[in-house]
Parts: sequence; C-alpha cells; structure tokens
Amino acid sequence: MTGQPLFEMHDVSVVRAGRTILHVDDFALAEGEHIALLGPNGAGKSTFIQLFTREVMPLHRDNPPVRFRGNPRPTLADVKSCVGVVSATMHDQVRVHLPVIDIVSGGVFGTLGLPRHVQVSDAVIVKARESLARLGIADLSDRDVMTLSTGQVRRVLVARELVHDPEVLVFDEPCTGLDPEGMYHVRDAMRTLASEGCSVVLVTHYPEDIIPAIDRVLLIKEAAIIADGPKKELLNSQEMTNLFGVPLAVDEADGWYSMRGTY
Ligand SMILES: Nc1ncnc2c1ncn2[C@@H]1O[C@H](COP(=O)(O)OP(=O)(O)OP(=O)(O)O)[C@@H](O)[C@H]1O
Repeated sequence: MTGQPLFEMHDVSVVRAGRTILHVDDFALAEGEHIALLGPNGAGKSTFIQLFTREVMPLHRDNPPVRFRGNPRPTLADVKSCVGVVSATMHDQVRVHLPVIDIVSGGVFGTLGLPRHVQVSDAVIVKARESLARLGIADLSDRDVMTLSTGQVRRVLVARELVHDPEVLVFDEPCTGLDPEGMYHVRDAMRTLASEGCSVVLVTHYPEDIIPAIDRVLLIKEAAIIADGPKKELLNSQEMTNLFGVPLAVDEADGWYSMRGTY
C-alpha cells in the first residue's frame, strides 16, 4: 500500500455488555480501495463499519487504535464530509409522503427530507437532479417516495448520498429485501460509482452482491477477522462453508459470484 491509508485500526476492541463484540489486530484501507465484508449474522460487520463512521468507539489504548487519514481523533463531521452510508435501516425510516427530489436534496442537511423553514438553493436542486441522473432514475424526481418500489427507494437513498460528493460509499446490506430487479439496479449503481472512482465498502451476507470491481474481501466471524485477502482466494466453497457453518458451493462467471447450499 502506498501513501497514508484512509482508515486504519490497530489492536481495536469493542465491548458491549461485558462481551467483546469485535476485535481487530490490524487493518488498513487505502484511499480509493474497494472492499467487501462478508460474514454471518451477529459476526461484527456493522460494528466494524460503525468504527469507520465514528458511531462506535473502541476501548481506550495509549496508542490511538483507530485513525482516519492519519488523524487519531477525527470528528464525526470529518468522516461525514467524505463518507456516505446506504443501509436497509435507513430505508425503514422512509415513511413520509415527500417528492423524491426533497429526499435527495435532504442529503445536504443529513436529513431524510428537507428540514422545516429551509429554503433549498438552486445549486442543491441541480446537484440532486444530477445525482438521480447518475443512477439512471432522473424520471423519479417528482414522484412521491411512498409510491416507489423498494428497489427504487434504495436507489433514491444512494442518490441522496451523492449530493455531497462522497469519496467513499458504504453499502450496508444494500440488497436486503429487494427482488431480482431491485438487486440488479442496486448492484449496477455500485458498479457505476466504483467505475467513476468512488471507493465502495460493501457489507453483505451474499457473494452475489460483490461487484467485479471489488477485489479485496474481509471474512468476519465471531467478533474477529478470520481472513483478509483477494476474493479469488477467499470466495470459494471451502471458505464459505467454514464462514457460515453449513455446506455451501460457490461458482464464478464473468467476475460475478454465486453461492448455493449443498445437500
Ligand atoms: N449495544 C449492544 N449491546 C450488546 N450487544 C451488542 C450491542 N451491539 C451489538 N451487539 C452484539 O454484537 C454482535 C455483533 O453485532 P453486529 O451488528 O456488528 O453484527 P453483524 O455482523 O452486523 O450482524 P448482522 O449480519 O446480523 O447485521 C451481535 O451479537 C450483537 O448482538
């Protein structure tokens, strides 16, 4: 790795209710790098992401265990200025009748719609329309978000993150609850953004979500990183069977992976 990493961890422990829910010996993510975190329910993936986004603090160490661009004490604002997050949890919060353009413009304020009494500038609206166009959903701009399909809302939430030009986009289980059409478009959005130079950090249970541009895979199980390396070495039947604890077979075609149970 050349240059200063975007994010590094050394001897990091997160403890909740007296239990270590994640321990990381060493990890570094380079600027612009794409990565997928794969692991079973409760493994510690979201905790890992929340360390990155400064929503979770590790146990104190004399030598700061987490650094963001070399800074041992980055603020939430430092991280938010360059990292966007799209998650199914955020999706659950979309429960108001608002035009899509307001949802996307709200990304500038970090809110799901536009805050009361806020007059949004023309520049923000232009940026929001551009973000929708980047994802191929410009035609949804004036629709009531509550009338969209689950897959369309998920893409609107990606567009909402794009309004502040993130350098890194975290996709936390982005395809959960989507039908094949929704999955297709969300994976296509990840593909487009990665090809445009945005670093993609993906959290998933399924190799199918891992777009070809992601080469590095982190396997997380029982609060620890059990493997960190190129996907061609880790996305195979043996590693997946060990990771999820049931017999699984992995196939690859044109850089895309698929996984099924063997019985
Ligand atoms: N505040 C908390 N108090 C106690 N336990 C917690 C707390 N937060 C998380 N945990 C536990 O820590 C473990 C790791 O949680 P985490 O959400 O990071 O897992 P995950 O890999 O993202 O799981 P999933 O795939 O189900 O989303 C889980 O067993 C969870 O129950």
